[in-house]
Amino acid sequence: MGGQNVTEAGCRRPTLADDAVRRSLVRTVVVPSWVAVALVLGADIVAPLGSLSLALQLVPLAASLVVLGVPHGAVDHLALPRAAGRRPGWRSLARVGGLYLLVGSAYAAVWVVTPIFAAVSFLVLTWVHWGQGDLYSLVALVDAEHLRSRRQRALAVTVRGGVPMVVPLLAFPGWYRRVVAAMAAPFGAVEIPAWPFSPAFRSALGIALAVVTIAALADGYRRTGATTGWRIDAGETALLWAYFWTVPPLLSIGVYFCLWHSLRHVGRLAALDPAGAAALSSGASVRALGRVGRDAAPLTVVSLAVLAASYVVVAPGSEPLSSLGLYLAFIAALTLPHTIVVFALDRRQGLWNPTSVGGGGASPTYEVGDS
Ligand SMILES: CC1=C(/C=C/C(C)=C/C=C/C(C)=C/C=O)C(C)(C)CCC1
Ligand SMILES: [Fe+2]
Repeated sequence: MGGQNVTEAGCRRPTLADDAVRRSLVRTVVVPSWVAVALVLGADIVAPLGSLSLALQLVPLAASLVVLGVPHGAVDHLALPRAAGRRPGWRSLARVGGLYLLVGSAYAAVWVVTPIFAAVSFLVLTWVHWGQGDLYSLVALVDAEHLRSRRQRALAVTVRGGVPMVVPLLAFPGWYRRVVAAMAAPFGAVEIPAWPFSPAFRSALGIALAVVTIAALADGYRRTGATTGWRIDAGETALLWAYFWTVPPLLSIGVYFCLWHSLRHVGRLAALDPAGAAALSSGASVRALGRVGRDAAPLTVVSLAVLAASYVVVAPGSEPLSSLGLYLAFIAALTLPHTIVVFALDRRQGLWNPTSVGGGGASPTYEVGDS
């Protein structure tokens, strides 16, 4: 994967400014996310995890309050200045804080006024956001040369975000319905409609996602053949389909959120921090990720205080699913501004401009020969 910058056809390959950082990120965040998901899938095949108690199935989602999940967004104020090669200051904190306050509270208001619409829009938002997270990993970390145009990249976002949001609906409609109802319930939701959970709708959605998945991979294969990047894309996509199809969704979403999406994003942020990038390239990857954790600590504490206050105000029921519903509504209010920041970061790093793509360094930098 690493090292070579020129393809046989003479095109420049996407490569991070510092290839050692990229290789280190592959080892530190990409491979561990495969291992985590494959282990949970393997465990479920050997001994179905659906028989675990609800409390145990909720452990990864509960852990996301303090480990990787909430903290991965609590560094948003540092990301853009660092990507521009500037030292973050009070101005970026005020700007990003203002964005969170404005957009987050507007979305919270939507949640109170129209909870079902809010819950469904959150599923769509997560689709986009988790897809954009994987696009970074594909393009900047694993040399996905087959994603050469904006259209192909948009398709990759559609597939990668679609799998976690759609496949659990195909395989576990009952749980899906319960969780969506729990998300809407704290704000006095009415009845959740039954049609999205019907076999007809689920089959149509599942077939559509399968067709888009195959079309996206086939299109990439036509462009470049089975390069390492294409094989990783195909392998990850197949792994995620199998994982979300098989593992009960509270568990699968919780593990994916912490150890796939958030871990990869924390790696991306570590590479933006000059000292983090230095630590990554010298093999001190735990130190690099630890720095992000330290940077994230203050705003993680602030987020948890706001969440605690919203528990007091909204007072959800005492069952675990009611608490989960409020937690997810709270994450939604954070995810909308977070997605806006990550889009700005994607643009800054050239993810939507395939002819000059920046990777993970403070002065980003690579070029791809477009087709
Ligand atoms: C828990 C759960 C669901 C929804 C989870 C969502 C929507 C999580 C979003 C998390 C985000 C956006 C984190 C930030 O990056 C589903 C799919 C209804 C299936 C049942 C279990
Ligand atoms: Fe995120």
